[in-house]
Amino acid sequence: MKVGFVGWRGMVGSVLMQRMREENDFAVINEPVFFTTSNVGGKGPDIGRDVPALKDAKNIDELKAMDAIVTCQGGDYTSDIYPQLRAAGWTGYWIDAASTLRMADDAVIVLDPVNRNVIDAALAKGVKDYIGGNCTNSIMLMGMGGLFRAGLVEWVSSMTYQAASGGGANHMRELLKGMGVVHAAVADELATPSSAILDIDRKVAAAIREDVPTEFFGAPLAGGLIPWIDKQLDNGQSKEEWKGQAEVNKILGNEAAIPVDGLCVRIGAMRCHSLALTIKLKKDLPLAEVEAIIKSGNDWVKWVPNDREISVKELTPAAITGGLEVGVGRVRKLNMGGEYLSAFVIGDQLLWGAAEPLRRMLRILIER
Ligand SMILES: NC(=O)C1=CN([C@@H]2O[C@H](COP(=O)(O)OP(=O)(O)OC[C@H]3O[C@@H](n4cnc5c(N)ncnc54)[C@H](OP(=O)(O)O)[C@@H]3O)[C@@H](O)[C@H]2O)C=CC1
Ligand SMILES: N[C@@H](CC(=O)OP(=O)(O)O)C(=O)O
Repeated sequence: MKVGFVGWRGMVGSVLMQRMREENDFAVINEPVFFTTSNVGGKGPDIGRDVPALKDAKNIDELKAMDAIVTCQGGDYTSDIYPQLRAAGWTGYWIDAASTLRMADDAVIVLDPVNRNVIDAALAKGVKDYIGGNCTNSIMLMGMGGLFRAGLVEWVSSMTYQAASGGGANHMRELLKGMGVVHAAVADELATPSSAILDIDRKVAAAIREDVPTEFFGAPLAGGLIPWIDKQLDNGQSKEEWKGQAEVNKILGNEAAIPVDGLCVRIGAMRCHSLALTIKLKKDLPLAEVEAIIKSGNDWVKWVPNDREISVKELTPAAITGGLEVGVGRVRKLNMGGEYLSAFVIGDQLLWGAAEPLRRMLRILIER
């Protein structure tokens, strides 16, 4: 197979390359071809063997020669190039991290540990477009897929805590710069144990209001949070909130939509997204049964017992970041009644939230 890679040096693309090297995926790709929008003729990534010089990611003829294209280049690139390629008669497989095509009728949102049946049915039907899901939704389904698969979920309210990486590399840098600004504002006082905490607090508040950089997030994130992610819709939802119900039901291939809604909030974590869920079950099940069903979801569910000491150690960005495990904990029945469940789900949004479903989809294509 001739596989073209576009967007491989961006943040999602770099994580994809890293994972493909770790899993030795390049060994099963006859001809990997790397494209660029900025450095035609330059050197491709290190994949353990020679690769041709970088090709022009906007050259439709070069792209047309590929059996499959994997792109992490972004939505603008997809909007520009994908229609041109199809109009030129290209019938290859398009695997994409961007949201542009997700809700298209003839596209599948890929998350194979959860919807391998949907993917296989689409492949059999000749569907050619396979798109990675929104990071928050993919993480929620990797954690709670077992309950959905068992048909037990009546609705989900999802309150999210989303990391800076969801915005891209520049957003991560801005968060870190902001943390530095906040610290610098009170470095002397912190070095002096006798300094008054209210003086420190006043200086920190002023630094957050006036000095923390806001170029990329549009508001100070260091030492704070931002209660809005993505565009504003007419119904009052943010676009990120809208994606919840739309994508979750599409991923699962549901005929009747399960309501999913809540608020999406940006917090100062680097690359772990978390969700605090309220789930209405269709019936009142014993907690032990709920636990068994959640654990059976897939091999990456990391069950964390609802215990203080274990939760604060295991169910945090510090514990989860950089790995494929999706933490699921704080599962208990709520005061509202036996069908009402709480859960906290946390995952690395650059792995299951972005690169990993694409990597695995490519592998499915190659091995079929
Ligand atoms: N960030 C996320 O969490 C998620 C992102 N996605 C989607 O993935 C797509 C890509 O996102 P992301 O990887 O964050 O985007 P990036 O901005 O990190 O990378 C996109 C492209 O920007 C170019 N680029 C310009 N300057 C640099 C630089 N200094 N370092 C690296 N690349 C640079 C590269 O193209 P070139 O080499 O051609 O110059 C690169 O492929 C988006 O559509 C996004 O919606 C999907 C799920 C999650
Ligand atoms: N919007 C997500 C990241 C992302 O890229 O989402 P999508 O692929 O749905 O545009 C976030 O900011 O955390």
